[in-house]
Amino acid sequence: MLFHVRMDVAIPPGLDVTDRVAAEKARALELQRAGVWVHLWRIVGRYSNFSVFDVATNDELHDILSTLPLYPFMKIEVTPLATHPSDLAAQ
Ligand SMILES: O=C(O)CC1=CCC(=O)O1
Repeated sequence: MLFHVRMDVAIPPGLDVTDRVAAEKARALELQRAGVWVHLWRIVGRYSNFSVFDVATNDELHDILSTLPLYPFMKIEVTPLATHPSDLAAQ
């Protein structure tokens, strides 16, 4: 199941999150290498990203997102994706 996910990060001013950001990157790379986090794009001009996740269940996605190191500082919006009948790949 594919999910479009928008993550907006807001770090409280003055908080040192250097280690957390490094841990977030390590986890993101791990999930990308596992084929779970299939797209990761920066939203221009924002501390935000658009991502696509490929997971088996809603619960799996929730577990992944809620254990990200930056999760306490994120606003997350999830959109489930379905196949579009005019998608070339679906012909
Ligand atoms: O910078 C972000 O958008 C938050 C984030 C997700 C994966 C990562 O390495 O940083």
